[in-house]
Amino acid sequence: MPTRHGWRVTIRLLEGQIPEDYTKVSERLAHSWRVHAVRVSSTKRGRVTLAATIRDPLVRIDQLPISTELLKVTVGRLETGSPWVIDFRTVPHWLNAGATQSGKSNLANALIIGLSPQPVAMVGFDLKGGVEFTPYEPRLSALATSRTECVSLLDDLVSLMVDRMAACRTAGARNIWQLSGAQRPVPVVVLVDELAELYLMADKSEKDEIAKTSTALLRVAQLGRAFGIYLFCCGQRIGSDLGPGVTALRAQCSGRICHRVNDPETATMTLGDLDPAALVSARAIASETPGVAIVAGQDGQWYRARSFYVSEQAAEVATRTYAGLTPSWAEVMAGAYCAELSDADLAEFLAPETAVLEG
Ligand SMILES: Nc1ncnc2c1ncn2[C@@H]1O[C@H](COP(=O)(O)OP(=O)(O)OP(=O)(O)O)[C@@H](O)[C@H]1O
Repeated sequence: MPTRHGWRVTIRLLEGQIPEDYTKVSERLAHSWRVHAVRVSSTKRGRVTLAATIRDPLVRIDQLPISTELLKVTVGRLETGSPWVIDFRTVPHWLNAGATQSGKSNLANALIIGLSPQPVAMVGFDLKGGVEFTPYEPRLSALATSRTECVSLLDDLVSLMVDRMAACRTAGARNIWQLSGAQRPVPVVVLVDELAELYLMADKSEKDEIAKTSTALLRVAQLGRAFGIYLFCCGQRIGSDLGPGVTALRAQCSGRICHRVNDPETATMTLGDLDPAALVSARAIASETPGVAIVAGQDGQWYRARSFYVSEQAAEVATRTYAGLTPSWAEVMAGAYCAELSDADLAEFLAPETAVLEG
């Protein structure tokens, strides 16, 4: 079957064969077929599909499309030519790993642009002194840039979750999406820049605060999904040496994105429980292609993907353009409601705003 970037062939397995027999030789197949890559998948027992891509389709990716569905943002393109979508309602928590200059912030920018016109609250944790997120403050409901602020913001998030839990229990709902529109609280997307900074101890006096941060973040990850609190955590290094909190947090983040990394441990921590070929592919990402990443999530498969190029200026413009949609943190804590919108209504709601941005 010809595809947009190559072809696909489905093969019936012989007695005793398994898909891994093909995965093991996919690199050899790519060389003998003289193509960029061969990916193996198996969606039906007894069959494997080999997808060949002739040339790397991720060489140049631009033009971020407008996102019109609630909590869903198209951030780039997969190697298959399909859109790369981050949908918090399907996969609530994400780890975004990558060495310096690998494209982590670019991806966060794409996400911020996509979420800015939506009726959601965004909050930032930026222990790099706020240099990454301060420019986006007009669209952030809260921003923590010091350890004390992080502890206090996480405390707020935990108590927000507890309030929402009580509201759901009273209404007999399992999650906020089962509440009626007028009762449904605004979804909160939590953006963390440099996860390691939250766990690293400069001196012993920080021990208690770090322990509190770690516990609160883990609670948000464990229970946030049902109560409309979603995580997007970026980090250069995600290793078990940062403490048990990181390993536990990782287990809660089913969305995994691994850009080019410097140490194999970060790749293993990010993608370790996937197919070993994903790790090999992550290690092969070249520094000349920032934004290329191995992505796992929505459908349980892994893909090579690249984010759309998004300048910091474009993200700043979006955050200023939609500053009027930012609920204050006090409003969110007081139970600000998500406008009574279905996804279809939301698409309509976004249309005029979209025209402004395009104009
Ligand atoms: N998808 C992409 N396409 C083209 N260029 C990109 C892409 N993603 C990132 N870049 C470029 O690569 C460079 C590094 O990107 P970015 O700042 O996002 O990396 P980073 O991982 O956040 O680095 P740091 O940890 O140092 O902040 C930037 O100049 C950016 O413009």
